[in-house]
Amino acid sequence: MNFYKDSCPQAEEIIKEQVGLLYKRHKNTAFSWLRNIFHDCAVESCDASLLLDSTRRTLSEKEADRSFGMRNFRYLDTIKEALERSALRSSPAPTSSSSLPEKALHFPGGVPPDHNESISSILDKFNALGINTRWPHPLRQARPPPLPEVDPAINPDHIPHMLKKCPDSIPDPKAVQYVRNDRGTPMKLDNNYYRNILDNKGLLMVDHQLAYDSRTRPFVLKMAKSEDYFFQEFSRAIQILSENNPLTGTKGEVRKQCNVANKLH
Ligand code: HEM
Ligand SMILES: [Ca+2]
Repeated sequence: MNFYKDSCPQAEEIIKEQVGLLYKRHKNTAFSWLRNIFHDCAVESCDASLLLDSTRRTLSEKEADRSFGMRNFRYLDTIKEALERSALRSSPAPTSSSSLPEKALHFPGGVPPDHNESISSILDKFNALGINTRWPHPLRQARPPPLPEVDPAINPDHIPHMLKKCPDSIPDPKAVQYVRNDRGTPMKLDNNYYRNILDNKGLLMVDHQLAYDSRTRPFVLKMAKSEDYFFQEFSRAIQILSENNPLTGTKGEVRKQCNVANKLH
């Protein structure tokens, strides 16, 4: 917050307005921005490395396996254009928010957690960011993992739904089926996710582990019970995430276009 307070004091206001307008027209942009923050900021730095296109020498993070399903990047241009229009009217921004394309190769310094990653390894990753045993994961959709056999941990009421979404253990990659992680209120940011996982209706392995690991279960119970507690902790975590190690001074540059480094213009 306030990163551009001297160079572009209206920046946050403009972004907020644009996000609001986009959200009205395309509700699912909410998923995209949230995941964007996570995938950019959790790995090394909030440097918008995720937004860079591939070049002849480097494969962009966007195209790496763990970015599977990331979408709505094109709307970032709408937001960026609004910012540039305003920046033209005031002074140029000297602070930075981007890395050079060389750094964008395959998520330097690690990758965002994989869908089959263990809860311990995920807790380690979040710990390194300063987010401790309190991380939430609301409002999500995902492609289902293969179901070679039905995991006995899944709530029997939930099984027909999952089998309908993913009847074969090797799904046809062209016939992608979305599975909502929260069937009750999929488009609303609320604490329903925590009720679902306590009811054995998780989607990813890690969702289920979250409810049963002794390190995380107390928080799941608390969040399922109190939406206020969830909102408070969720905003705290997102703020920590969004302020992770930004590039300042000469360590980066303000890109003219989000998807290419200035020197490649
Ligand atoms: C904790 C470890 C995490 C794992 C293992 C994980 C894994 C995944 C997977 C497998 C998908 C589905 C991709 C697809 O098939 O389309 C996904 C989607 C998503 N993730 Fe995560 N994720 C994690 C943490 C987070 C966090 C911390 C956030 C945000 C704060 C987040 C936000 C999202 C969102 C919003 C989507 C849906 C994107 C869309 O529908 O466009 N995830 N995640
Ligand atoms: Ca990054």
